Amino acid sequence: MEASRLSTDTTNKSMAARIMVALDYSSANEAEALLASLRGIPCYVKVGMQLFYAEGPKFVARLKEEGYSVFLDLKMHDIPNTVKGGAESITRLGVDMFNVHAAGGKQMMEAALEGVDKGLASSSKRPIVIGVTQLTSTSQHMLNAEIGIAGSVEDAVLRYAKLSRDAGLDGVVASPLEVVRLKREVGPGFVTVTPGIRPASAAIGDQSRVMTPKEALKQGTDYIVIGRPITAAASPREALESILEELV
Ligand SMILES: O=C(O)c1cc(=O)[nH]c(=O)n1[C@@H]1O[C@H](COP(=O)(O)O)[C@@H](O)[C@H]1O
Repeated sequence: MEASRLSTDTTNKSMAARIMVALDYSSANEAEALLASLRGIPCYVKVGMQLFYAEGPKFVARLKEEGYSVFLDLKMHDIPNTVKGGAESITRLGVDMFNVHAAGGKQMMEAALEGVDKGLASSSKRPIVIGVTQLTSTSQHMLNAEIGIAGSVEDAVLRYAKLSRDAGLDGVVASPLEVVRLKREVGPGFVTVTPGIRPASAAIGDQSRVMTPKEALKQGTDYIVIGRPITAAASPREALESILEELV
């Protein structure tokens, strides 16, 4: 009984480390309240534009001091020199992962890696750098009719993923729907970070290419990103625990 409980706990912990909780809040207080409610569950945390623009690097530093693995999701997309400078500053924050838009091109992504090299102190760990392919809110119709890219979403994702790999990035952000092809055609070790995660009962909202947590992990993705299904729940802890239970 105790042994099986122990192994479930261990599995839960290793599953939790593959869940990135999106701290999409406008204040440190709200983010900290969420983290307090999730205390003891060793999930990754994602700081995006809303929280970073409100609270800045100090909040990221605090998360690192508290021992969290941090994905800084600022989706940089600019000329190579500017992205290089941004990547240097981000690397100095000591985050574990950050992203750039693959649509910025190979030279821009290479510049991001140069920025990482400049920002790395001798003792610090190199962050994982990933390219955003096609946002999970992008549908087939939007891709073709609004963004002006012909062909399937999956092919567009694959093309940006290969460009990201050729630039030297460690992986990509994509939807779980593309993971099998990404792992097969870009490489099994190429990291996949997949938002667009919706438990069966959750509202899809502005997402377009979605999958349940369990199905997403079955595709072989490395990390799933979950925001509102946890943060907007009456009890975020219960929401995360029920997702974890579904995964084991
Ligand atoms: O880079 C991201 O994290 C990201 C890329 C993408 O294609 N789609 C996407 O939803 N995200 C982020 O993942 C999170 C998803 O949040 P929910 O839709 O609330 O689960 C948000 O913080 C988004 O900014």
